[in-house]
Amino acid sequence: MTRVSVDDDNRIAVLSPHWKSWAEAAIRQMAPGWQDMTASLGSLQDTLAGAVPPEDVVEEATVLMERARALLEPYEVSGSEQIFGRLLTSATRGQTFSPPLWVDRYEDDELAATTRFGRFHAGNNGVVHGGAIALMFDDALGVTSDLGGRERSRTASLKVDFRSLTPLDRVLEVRVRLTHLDGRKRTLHGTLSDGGRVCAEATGLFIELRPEQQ
Ligand SMILES: CCCCCCCCCCCCCCCC(=O)SCCNC(=O)CCNC(=O)[C@H](O)C(C)(C)COP(=O)(O)OP(=O)(O)OC[C@H]1O[C@@H](n2cnc3c(N)ncnc32)[C@H](O)[C@@H]1OP(=O)(O)O
Repeated sequence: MTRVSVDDDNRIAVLSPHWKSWAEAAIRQMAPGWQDMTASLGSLQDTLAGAVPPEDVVEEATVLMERARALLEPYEVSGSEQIFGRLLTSATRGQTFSPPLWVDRYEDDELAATTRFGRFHAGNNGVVHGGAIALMFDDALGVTSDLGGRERSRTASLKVDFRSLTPLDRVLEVRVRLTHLDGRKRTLHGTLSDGGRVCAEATGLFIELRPEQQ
């Protein structure tokens, strides 16, 4: 397997031409502090989800958040121009919706990475919400589906088996393999583990897009 690290240019070198130009267009538009800004938003989401502040703090935090929203609003662009989620060289992709994926190694048909879920992705009982786990798998399997210069694909089906509770605030291992290739159909299998314990497994069917579907 090839070793890569976060924000390593090697990571963009493995992208198919579509993903490469999609990511590069976003990187060209990005102000220098973008990654710090989205990291702050991620921390804010985790901190807010885990806090029980008094009334004055709620009021002040609301004013500050509204101020940030109003600052950004005049710069709204169309979906095809946005930066959020398009920084494929970064573990977070410059977004806070899905958890980060720190890629350790990859081959054309395999990915080894780590992830971590914060309080924002908590369900009940202080563990990770199942929907957040499915979200992480969709990303991890989707990335692996399009490795090796393969054409762009889209999730047709994603099945998740929850094997044991997934802890918050821990670095967890993600392994994905492309297990079957049949024309435009790609089947991928992924696991999410905490040490040796499997927390969840996923099987996904990704379909290579026809030119008119791009
Ligand atoms: C190191 C770093 C590298 C990074 C590198 C890349 C970076 C990358 C980052 C982004 C990573 C994000 C990853 C998120 C990805 C989404 O979340 S995508 C959003 C969610 N998905 C959707 O919205 C899809 C909606 N559905 C569709 O658009 C269409 O149904 C599809 C999936 C394109 C398929 O439609 P179609 O092309 O018309 O396919 P169709 O001809 O009907 O079927 C083709 C074959 O698939 C089968 N099939 C289709 N659907 C199904 C199904 N649900 N179940 C079973 N079989 C099915 C058909 O039976 C058929 O089989 P055959 O007859 O050929 O044997």
